[in-house]
Parts: sequence; structure tokens; C-alpha cells
Amino acid sequence: MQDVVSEPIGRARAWLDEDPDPETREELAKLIEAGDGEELSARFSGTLQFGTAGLRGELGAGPMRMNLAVVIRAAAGLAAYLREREQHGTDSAPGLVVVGYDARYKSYDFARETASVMTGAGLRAALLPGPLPTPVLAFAIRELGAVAGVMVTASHNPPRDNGYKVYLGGGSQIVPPADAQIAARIDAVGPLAGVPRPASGWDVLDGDLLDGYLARTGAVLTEGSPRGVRVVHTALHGVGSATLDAAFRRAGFPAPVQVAGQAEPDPDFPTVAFPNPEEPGAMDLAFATAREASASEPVDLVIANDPDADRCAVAVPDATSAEGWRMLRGDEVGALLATHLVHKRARGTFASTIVSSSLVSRIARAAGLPYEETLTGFKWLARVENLRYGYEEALGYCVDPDGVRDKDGVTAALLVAELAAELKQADRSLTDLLDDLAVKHGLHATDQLSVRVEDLSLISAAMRRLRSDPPKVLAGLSVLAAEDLAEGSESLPPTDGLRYRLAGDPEAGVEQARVVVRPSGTEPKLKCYLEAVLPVRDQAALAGARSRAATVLAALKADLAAAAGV
Ligand SMILES: O=P([O-])(O)O[C@H]1O[C@H](COP(=O)(O)O)[C@@H](O)[C@H](O)[C@H]1O
Ligand SMILES: [Mg+2]
Repeated sequence: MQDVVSEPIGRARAWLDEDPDPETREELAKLIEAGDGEELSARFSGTLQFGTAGLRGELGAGPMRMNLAVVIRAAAGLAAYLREREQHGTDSAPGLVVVGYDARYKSYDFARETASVMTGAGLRAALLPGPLPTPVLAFAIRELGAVAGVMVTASHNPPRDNGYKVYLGGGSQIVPPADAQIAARIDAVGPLAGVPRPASGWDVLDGDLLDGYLARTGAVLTEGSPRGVRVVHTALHGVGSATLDAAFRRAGFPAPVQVAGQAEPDPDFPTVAFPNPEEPGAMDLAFATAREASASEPVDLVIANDPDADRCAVAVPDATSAEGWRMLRGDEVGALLATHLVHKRARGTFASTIVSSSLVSRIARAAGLPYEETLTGFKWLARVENLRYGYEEALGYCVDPDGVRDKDGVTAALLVAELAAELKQADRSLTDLLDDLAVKHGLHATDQLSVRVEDLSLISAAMRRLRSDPPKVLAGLSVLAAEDLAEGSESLPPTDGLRYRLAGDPEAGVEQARVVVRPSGTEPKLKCYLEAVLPVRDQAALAGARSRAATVLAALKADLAAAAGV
């Protein structure tokens, strides 16, 4: 039988021998010296796997952490995969791999190392000219005809994390079977000393790329449409502010008021507990800035990008809230953008994910446009054929799939601003439009129960519990169908998740409801996505429907938490 302590220590020693980074070497040597079996097991119990958005994990030594050794292996495995595909193809020139990075600790080092490994493997590599938004990298892949792209970022995760988003040709992130094939090449990488890592030989792109991206962002707007909105913007200490600011000015909007303490990239994310606009408190400083700025001239919108600026959060003035502002849910922004695009006569397929509101499908159908539903994550949405608009509840929107085949927090912000300016000109607001949508299509009320855990086994235990004892009634609504998404279906590949379709309750005014439960693929969280659809007769009936919806959603949360034991 293997000794539970000495086995990880053995692996740790072997890892230490070839770790090229003095910092993680020192950290690991200390853990070994201290014989910290628990910490060593956590770091050596496996290897980081591709999740919703590539590799993501805490910085530190060992294969379950993000570090230089893990990055070199990932890059070498990706290079091997790309070279093999090249040899099967007819192209003679080596393919180009574009590499971007955010401003987190180690991001530049990981990006540079990736460029080096690609170069050493006989591919061409190009680094973005500085810490830039993820959508700029996604744009660069298409613009430069690259065979792959890598973005070093942990997006909205805590400061101690980093990550590695991997894209292939076409500019969308990898999905099965490519992820498994690349993972197999990564596993097959031999000793690190054998991986060629030249000190030069790759390109560093210049400002033209960013210029090309900015020019493209403007194309999502209609020429001559109104631009009269005053926006407060926060980049949440990430890399979005300069790019968003340039995009807004170029398009003719007034320069956004930046949230002073959060505009510059800062890897410590000092003013927020989590740099994620979805987390409570993340918008506090932005709202304070908006209240202050409103003293001189009313502010129309507060917009936040997540730290790699592929997400876009929107808040609107709300006299009933203590802060004076209300965050729109991703589902609300998703529906607003869909409506705006329909008005702009967009053609092509609209798509969203199984965990997003079903309202967009109704908007698309009413406009005679095809609609498709995918699994969670833009890696799936980006693959929809003839995609015109893709959105997910996690504040992600793709409004220009031919330019950026991924979510893009900058173009989404521009389009929201254009819509708000048009409405404002007609003396209306984004919330008025949401009300109209509720009356037309029914109130689609959504919420999320998200449980952050220290111990990942709690998540698998919750999933097991739900699988072995599926709930029959939730919030007083009977479960019509309980679907184990791990089984896959004709339209959806298998994924770890459960979907419940709930019957309506005419007395409570509920037409139908739906719940999806899944483990996050980017953070240690169990996520439960709730939707209740309530028909609304007219504007006067809206307030009542909203309050009934809130009751149903709250009951769903409580019953689900009990059923999952979280
Ligand atoms: O980190 P980002 O901004 O790239 O966002 C990433 O994570 C989100 C949450 O994923 P999960 O629910 O698995 O944690 C996904 O919806 C998104 O598509 C993915 O790119
Ligand atoms: Mg992000």
C-alpha cells in the first residue's frame, strides 16, 4: 500500500528537481522540509484540468497550481498538438500562435514563456503589446489568421489565482475532443529540460493591432445613432479601462467617468473582496463614484468590466435602492441587447446557454430568427453556426461574432450605451424596455444560488445527493422532469449538471419554472440557476408579478439548498 505522506513527497521532490522558477522552488522546498503532507497532497493529487475557460488555479508550486512548470508543459503540449495538425494539413509555413496576458502576478512571465516554447517547437509566436482585454486576443486570432491563441488570465478570480485560456484557429476556446487531445499531449511532455525554450525569436505586436480592434468595435454601432449617455466605468483593477475609454471616445460617446481607485491594473485588487461584478460589494465604489458624479450632471449608466474585460455588468439608476443604483442581471442585459439587435435588423442565429434565461429564445422566435441553446461557457456559444448574437447569464455577450468569437465586455458596453442613448432620446430607459419585454413575453425572473466552498468534495457530495434522491417538488411546484446532463442528449454533449423542469402553478401565476445545478468550472462553487416565468397581462400587473416571482425564487433557493444539503 502507498504511504499517503511519502507518496506526494516523492512526487514533490521530482517536481522540485525540474522546476525552473526559483520562487516556486523555494516554496516547495520549504513544504517538503516541513513534511506538510496535507498541503503536498493538495498540490500533487492530480493535474489542473481544462475547465469552463481553460486552466485556472491558485499560483504556487505543483501540478495542481498555476506556475511556470505547468505553463511550460501546457504550452509544449499545445505546440505538439498544433504541429501534428499542421503535418496532416497542406500548409507549409509554420502556424502563428498569438499570446495575450492580463496584469496579474506572473501573467507576463507565463505569456513570454509560452511564446518561447511555441518558437522552440517550430511555430511562430506573437505577444500582444501589453496587458490587454481578453477580447483583444480573441480578435487578434481571427485578424492575424493564427492557428491558436493563449490568454494568460484568471479573469475575475481572487488575486492569488491565474489561468490559461486556450483558443484554436477560428478564435474560439477549445472544447471536447480538442481539450482532451491537448491534455494528452501535455501529459506526454517529457522532462522539462528537454523542452526547447529559446530566449528570442517571437514577435511583439505593435499598436496597430489594438487600433484594428478599436476600429472594429465602432462597427457594432449604427452610424448617426444617439450618443448622449453619461457613463461611470470601472475596470475593477483589471485591464479594461484604457481600451473601453478609447472605444467610447472613438465612437463619439462622452468619455466615461472612471472609478479613480480601480481604473489602473493592480494585481492585488485592493478595493474589492472578489474582483467580480457579480459578487456583493464589488460595485460599491462605482456606485459611490456615480453618486458623486451625479451632483454635477446626472449619470445614466454604471458599467463594470471584469478584470480581463470580457464581461460587462450594467447598473441603472434606482431611486428605491439605498445605493441609488440597481445592478441588472446578466439575463436582463442579455434580453436588452437581443432586443436592440433585433431592432437593428440583425440576421443570423441567436444563442444562449442552458443556465441562462429562456427569454432570449422567445425574443428570437418572435423576430423570426433561429435560436440555439448550448452548454455553459463561450467555448460552446462561439461554435454555433451562423451565430449573430450569443449571451450567457454570467455577464457575457458576443455582439460581433465575426470580429471576436468570444464574449467581449467592450463591444457589449458600447451597444448597451447606444441603446440607453436611443431610449433616453425618447424619454425612456432600459428598465422601461425590460417592462415592455415582460408584458410581451412574460416575466422571466432569474436568480442564482451560488455556494462557495473550501473543500471541493462538498460539491461532489451535493451532486451525489441530488442524483440519488432527486427532489419531487421545489417551491411547491412539481418537478416534471429531472434530467441528468451527464448523460448527454442529441442536442447537448454530456456535462456534470442536473436540470429540473417544474410545472406551473396557475394560482401563484407561474407558467413554468426551471432549475439547473452544476459545479463551476472556474471556481470552487456550486451554482444553481433558477428561472420562473410568469405571464403579465399589462403594465399594471407587473409589480404584482415581480413580487410573486421573488417569492417563488426565494422558495426555490431554500428548497434546493435543503435538497442539495448545502
Ligand atoms: O472567467 P471568464 O470571465 O472567462 O468566464 C468564464 O467563466 C464563466 C463562469 O463559468 P463557471 O460557471 O464554470 O465558473 C463562464 O460562464 C464563461 O463562459 C467563462 O469564460
Ligand atoms: Mg473574464
